[in-house]
Amino acid sequence: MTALLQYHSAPASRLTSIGSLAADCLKLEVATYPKPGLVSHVDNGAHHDMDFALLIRGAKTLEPWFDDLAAAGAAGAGMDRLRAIGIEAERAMLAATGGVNTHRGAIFGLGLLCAAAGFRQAYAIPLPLGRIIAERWGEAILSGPLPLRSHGAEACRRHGVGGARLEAAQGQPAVYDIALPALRAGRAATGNEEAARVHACLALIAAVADTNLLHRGGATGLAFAQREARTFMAAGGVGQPNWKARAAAIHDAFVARNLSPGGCADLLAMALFVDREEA
Ligand SMILES: CC(C)(COP(=O)(O)OP(=O)(O)OC[C@H]1O[C@@H](n2cnc3c(N)ncnc32)[C@H](O)[C@@H]1O)[C@@H](O)C(=O)NCCC(=O)NCCS
Ligand SMILES: Nc1ncnc2c1ncn2[C@@H]1O[C@H](COP(=O)(O)OP(=O)(O)OP(=O)(O)O)[C@@H](O)[C@H]1O
Repeated sequence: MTALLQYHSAPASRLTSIGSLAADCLKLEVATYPKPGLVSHVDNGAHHDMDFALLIRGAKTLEPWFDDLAAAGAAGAGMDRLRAIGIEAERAMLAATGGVNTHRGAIFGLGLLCAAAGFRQAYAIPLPLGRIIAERWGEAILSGPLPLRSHGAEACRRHGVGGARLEAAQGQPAVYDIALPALRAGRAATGNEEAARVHACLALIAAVADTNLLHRGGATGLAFAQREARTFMAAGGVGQPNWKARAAAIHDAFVARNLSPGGCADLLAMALFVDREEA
């Protein structure tokens, strides 16, 4: 519990490097409840191979890799170099978690934001990080190697959606157009940081074609998840008096259907990073 409180109250001054900010954003995402189907400090959601401690371990392991990505961005690296660091980071994550994929999507999305933050600091370019990603690496992201067997690539092929790659190549629109406004609206409505993160998470689920949901539940699973999240948001999100009980009921419904929006969890952590880094 003490460790958890630390994540709720981490002052901006403690966040000394881009890597430590990125790792802290991953920890804050996990320390958020109720997030439908996802792992948190309260329970493991629809996951049988991960818990809060494992996700925190994964996040800590990644901190130096996020710093490497920021340094590579600052040194003007192209996508090939970033991809090589990302693949090494995935290996380090799997070694630290006993082979469990705790952060594959986050290494990619947050890693690109770290590289963009390094580039922006080095060249004092006052552009949003998402635009830097799209302009510097967008084409190479889309034309890069596609894994034949990954869950995300399979869901993209089968359902005709773009997944993590298209989001990144387009400059992370779900982060800028959905999650950040929702984070700020949730703060304004409640003055509570954890509630604001829940608000942003549900706003993301309502709007994003999350390939984790497609992989686990197909088109029906994605439609169910989006309907539940849209109903919650239409009723006021965390602005409604009984928001926590309603979000917990949605969480239970996701767990009962084995649904988990891991991509939206990554996008929430990315929004927290942009919220601090561009402030
Ligand atoms: C592109 C990645 C995410 C692989 O994705 P792939 O489509 O093969 O599917 P996979 O199932 O492995 O992971 C997809 C992950 O994307 C996330 N995600 C799912 N849907 C979405 C979405 N709509 N938007 C954003 N992220 C999403 C989830 O976290 C999911 O776990 C990445 O792991 C990769 O290619 N890594 C190689 C290293 C690299 O390029 N690194 C870049 C520098 S940091
Ligand atoms: N709090 C969280 N809880 C669960 N998943 C998360 C969380 N935060 C981020 N994620 C993302 O979700 C992904 C894991 O999702 P999931 O276990 O559904 O995918 P998978 O490993 O591709 O498939 P499966 O476990 O269904 O075989 C992680 O790689 C990570 O990117």
